[in-house]
Amino acid sequence: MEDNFLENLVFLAAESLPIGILVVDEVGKIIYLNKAFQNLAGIPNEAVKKNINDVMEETLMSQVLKTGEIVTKIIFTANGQEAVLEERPLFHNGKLVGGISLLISQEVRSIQMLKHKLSLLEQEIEHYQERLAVRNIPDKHFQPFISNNPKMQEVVKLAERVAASDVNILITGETGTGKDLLSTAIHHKSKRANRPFIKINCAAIPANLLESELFGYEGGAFTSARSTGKPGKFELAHKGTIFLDEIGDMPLEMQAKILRVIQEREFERVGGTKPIKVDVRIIAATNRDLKDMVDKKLFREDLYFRLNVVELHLPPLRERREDIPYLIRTILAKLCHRYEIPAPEIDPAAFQMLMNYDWPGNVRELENVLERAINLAPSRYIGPEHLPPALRDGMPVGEMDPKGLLGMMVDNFEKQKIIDALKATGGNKVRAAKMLGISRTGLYKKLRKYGLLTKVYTKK
Ligand SMILES: Nc1ncnc2c1ncn2[C@@H]1O[C@H](COP(=O)(O)OP(=O)(O)OP(=O)(O)O)[C@@H](O)[C@H]1O
Repeated sequence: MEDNFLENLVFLAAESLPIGILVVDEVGKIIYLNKAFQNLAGIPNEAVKKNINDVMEETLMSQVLKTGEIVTKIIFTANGQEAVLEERPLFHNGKLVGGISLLISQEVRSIQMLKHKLSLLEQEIEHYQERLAVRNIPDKHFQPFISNNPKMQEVVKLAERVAASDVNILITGETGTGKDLLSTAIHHKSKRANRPFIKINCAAIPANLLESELFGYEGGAFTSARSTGKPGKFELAHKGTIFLDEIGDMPLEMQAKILRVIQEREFERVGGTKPIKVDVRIIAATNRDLKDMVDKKLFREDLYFRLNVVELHLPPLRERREDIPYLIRTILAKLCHRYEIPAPEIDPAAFQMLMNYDWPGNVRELENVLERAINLAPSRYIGPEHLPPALRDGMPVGEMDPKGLLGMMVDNFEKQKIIDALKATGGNKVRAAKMLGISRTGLYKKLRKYGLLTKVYTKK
């Protein structure tokens, strides 16, 4: 009973396979052939008990039975398609007792090939995931914060330590000190790194729109609302991190709503009644003195303590001047990569000015000053004349402009004329040189001098 059942099961399985199966005994007499073999080879079931050589021209079964070796060849099926015929010996207790022919159609082969390709792709994905994991090594994220300043080093150490936990963080510091950059680094080092990182600048959004931006709205919540409704930033940040920039500018009533999200982990959309559960980590930032705002009742004390579980204070640039050389190098490298130009040299006098300046706009201001300088500097050289007047103030006149103001004006004029000519000719250098009345080699020299060689121009 049991044996019969198993036999029937094996038979059923063989019949339902998309691969043709034919079994012969030790002299080549067909014992069994499944439906797929009958269809593919065009051999009826009546072939059973006949010798395989009598019903199938392409078979090499005699050779298999003689040598005990597997043979494979491509044949054409009954409907003219290519198929693989694989014939194998069957052994029992070490003795050859028969053979099996497998007929695999193109269709099945292509599925197998797809499976193979899929597994290759999976391997490739794995490979890239590993490479990504390497790229995401924690320290890389904090690279912009490499610092020689003890206070800054403390902050970075603390940031790295708390990044992995889920605590809310308050980043304080003057404008342009890198609060946004630090929040991004923390998110990418946290266990939420593969989840959304949603930023919102509370000061940039009008108070009446802030609630729907943060919490979304239901369809028809107000006249101009989309009929389908819209998720807010908190919903979008589910399982990830939300960065509330300029939190000090958040109106008091909105502060109460943020507090509720932190305490109860839920909120309602504008015009909605159904509470929505969220799991978000909050990183807030401000350049205002929140403690003072709390004292003046402009910021909720309870929210302040909820956000300020860990405070990371980024010192202003003037208090860590020792970082300026490193920042100049990294920012110039970034800018030159963007503009596709070689890194310029900095004149010692210009460098001194960069070191002495007070940087009220901090790293952002330094970035702007350097970007302006490489655009003004006609060659691979940044001199005092390429820095804004604010930085040059107080410098003795003689030292101020070693290259000469006239030379700078001439260079700038020449550079502009070359750009105009290239624009007018759609980037055609031969025609541009003609227009300017100089040789092609001369033009190339000047293009190199002004860092214009790799720029693309389209006709005006
Ligand atoms: N350590 C650093 N290394 C390189 N670039 C930096 C560094 N810190 C800040 N920057 C750059 O300075 C600019 C300002 O940084 P960021 O926007 O993070 O400052 P912020 O404190 O958030 O400013 P704000 O308060 O005005 O929003 C950015 O372009 C950033 O890339």
